[in-house]
Amino acid sequence: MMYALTPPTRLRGTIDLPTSKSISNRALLLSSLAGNTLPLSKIATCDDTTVMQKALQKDHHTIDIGAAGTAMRFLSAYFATQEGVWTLTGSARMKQRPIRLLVEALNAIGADIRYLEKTGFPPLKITGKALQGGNLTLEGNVSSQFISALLMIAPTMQQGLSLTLNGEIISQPYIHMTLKMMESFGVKAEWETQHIIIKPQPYHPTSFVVESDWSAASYWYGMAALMPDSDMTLIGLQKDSMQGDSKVVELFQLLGVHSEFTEHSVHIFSTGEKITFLSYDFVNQPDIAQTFAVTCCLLDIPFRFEGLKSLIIKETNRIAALKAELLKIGYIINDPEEGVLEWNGTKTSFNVPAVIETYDDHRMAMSLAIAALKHQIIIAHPEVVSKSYPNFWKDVEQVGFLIQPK
Ligand SMILES: O=C(O)C1=C[C@@H](OP(=O)(O)O)[C@@H](O)[C@H](O)C1
Ligand SMILES: C=C(OP(=O)(O)O)C(=O)O
Repeated sequence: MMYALTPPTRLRGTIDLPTSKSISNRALLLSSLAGNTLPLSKIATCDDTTVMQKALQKDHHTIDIGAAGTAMRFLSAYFATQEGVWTLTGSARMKQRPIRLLVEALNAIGADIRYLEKTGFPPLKITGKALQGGNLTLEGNVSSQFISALLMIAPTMQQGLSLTLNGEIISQPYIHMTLKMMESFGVKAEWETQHIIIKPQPYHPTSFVVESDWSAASYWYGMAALMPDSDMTLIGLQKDSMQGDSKVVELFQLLGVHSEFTEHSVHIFSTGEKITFLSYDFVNQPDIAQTFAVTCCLLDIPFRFEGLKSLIIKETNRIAALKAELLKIGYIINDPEEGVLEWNGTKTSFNVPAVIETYDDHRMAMSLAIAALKHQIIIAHPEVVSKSYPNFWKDVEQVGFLIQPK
């Protein structure tokens, strides 16, 4: 399927955002470890949380987590502690996303995990049992999901966990999110610079309410930055959020979008006042880098983005995908070194309508949709948004776009 997008002349509307899949998948796992006796509210309804919910029912021993990185990593640790033999598999892309560091770490503290195909990658055969725990050292620069996975099972292990992180620790807000949510479920941790200690202790059931998703909010901010007369309300966002991607408020202020918080929503509108160059290190907010690359090009704001090394191993190689798709609408962006993306303002001619490929990556579809405000584009495989935001296109229509399926 393909969607041809025709923009409205101004953006107006109230968007009922999806809730965060990151928070949801942690809440589901933690609630399960706490005995599932109290209800969770506002669990996100999307592909990544559906697979997590199904897996935690434990009524199948072969589990296909599709494209959900959180589910793959968190469940590898979880099933290592659950009696039985489990197979964890996923999409073709998931079989290319690394998991070696996590598997080696779990095996070092007593787990029995083997590779069923390629060494270092899913699918995994996990023989679950009670784990010893103890001391572990892990590189912090591949995926914070490995760290979150180990932390969540840590209090259930006989010796708990004393985790030393080597080198740079990427995506740190997600580790804080994990520890903060563990605290809500009654578990205390100590984190000092490169060292996290969790003693053996019980999880306590709690009723937990999931926040709306700041990563999803970024696409609406991008659109507001592009349309001078925009005025939108995004429901369910909190200013004081545990999501690192709430950084969009500050960053989009630089691109001419002002945010005003009410108790249960944020009202965003264009100010027209923007900077002329954006330099930012996305190491703590990798999921919003695509939104900013697309928005800056469309606003004619050259940029230098750093901290993007992890983008290569996400749903697709996001660096390559961004370069290819932005070129289709005339923007020549470069990656002069690993983890860096730059645009110096160079443009070239292109054919319209441009057909934008989405590479099985929800964020390619949603970030490039912003480009429809300036260029004639068609989005290929728009259904990929179901990974985190199944209602995205309904919301796009709601703010005034015309969507024609092709
Ligand atoms: O823990 C999480 O919920 C996530 C951590 C990040 O991954 P990395 O730690 O691999 O960067 C992020 O990109 C992903 O969307 C969700
Ligand atoms: C990278 C992402 O997800 P995951 O790693 O959980 O598949 C994402 O949603 O951008």
